[in-house]
Amino acid sequence: MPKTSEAPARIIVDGVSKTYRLRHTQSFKETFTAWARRKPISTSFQALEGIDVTVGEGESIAVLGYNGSGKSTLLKLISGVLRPDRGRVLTRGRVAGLIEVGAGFHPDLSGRENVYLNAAILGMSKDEIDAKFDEIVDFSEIGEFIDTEVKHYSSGMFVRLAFAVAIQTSFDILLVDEVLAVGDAPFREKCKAKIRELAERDKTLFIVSHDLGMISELCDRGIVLRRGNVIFDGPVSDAIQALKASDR
Ligand SMILES: Nc1ncnc2c1ncn2[C@@H]1O[C@H](COP(=O)(O)OP(=O)(O)OP(=O)(O)O)[C@@H](O)[C@H]1O
Repeated sequence: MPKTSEAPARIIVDGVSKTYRLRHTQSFKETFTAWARRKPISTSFQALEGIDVTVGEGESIAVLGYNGSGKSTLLKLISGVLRPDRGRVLTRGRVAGLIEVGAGFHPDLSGRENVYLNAAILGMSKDEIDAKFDEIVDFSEIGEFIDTEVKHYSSGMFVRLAFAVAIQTSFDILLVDEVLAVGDAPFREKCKAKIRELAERDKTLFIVSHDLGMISELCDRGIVLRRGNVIFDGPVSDAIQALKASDR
C-alpha cells in the first residue's frame, strides 16, 4: 500500500507508467535488413509501472533501488523533464532539480555567467542573484575558477556550483539525483548539513542515492523501487532493510 502523507501534498504521482523505446538498428541499411527479415526495429521497455506516491510538505524522501530500477526516471518525471505515458504527476510550488552533473550549464560560459544563467532559469531576478552571488561562490568553494569556462571544471566542481545555486533559489521541492556522490567528503558533509537545514525549514526533499548512510541520516521516509514497481514505502530504516532483502 502506498503511504499517504498527512501534510498537505507537494508531489502527487498518480498511476504513472513510463515506457522507453529501445532501437535495435543504427543505420538505414540495418533498418532495411531488419524490415526485410521481419525482425523488430525497436522494442519497448517499461521503466515504471503504475507508480503511486504522495509526498507532503516538509518531507524528506529517499528513493532507493538497484541499478536500472527506475529511480532517475521517476525524478525526471517529477521535474517535468519527461512526461508519463499513463497517469499524472502533480507538483505544488517551485521545483529545483539537481538531476545530472553539469545539466543546465553552458560549457563555453564561465562559472560566473553560468550562475546567472542557472539562477535565472530557476526563477531568480538579476538583483536577487547579485545579492546572493558571493554566498553562492563561497558555498561552492570554486574560488578563483569562477571566471574560468565551465568546460574546464571537474565533475565535482560542476556539482558544487550547481548545488550552491539551487539552494539559494526559493524552491519548495528539491530533487537530488546521485549528483552529490561526485563531491568529495568535506563537500558532501557540507551538503548534508545544508539539506538538514532545508528540511527543518519545511522544504520537500526527494533524494536518489546509493549511499545508504547518507540516506538514513537525511531522510525520514524511503521508497524502494524494483524493476519499475514500488515494493516498499515507509520509514527509511525499514526501506533500507527492504532494499537489502530484495534482489535485482
Ligand atoms: N532514454 C532511455 N532510453 C531507453 N531506456 C532507458 C532510457 N533511460 C532509462 N532507460 C532504462 O530504464 C531503466 C531505468 O533507468 P533509470 O535510469 O531510471 O534507473 P535508475 O534506478 O536510476 O538506475 P541507476 O541506479 O543505475 O542510476 C533502465 O533499464 C534504463 O536502461
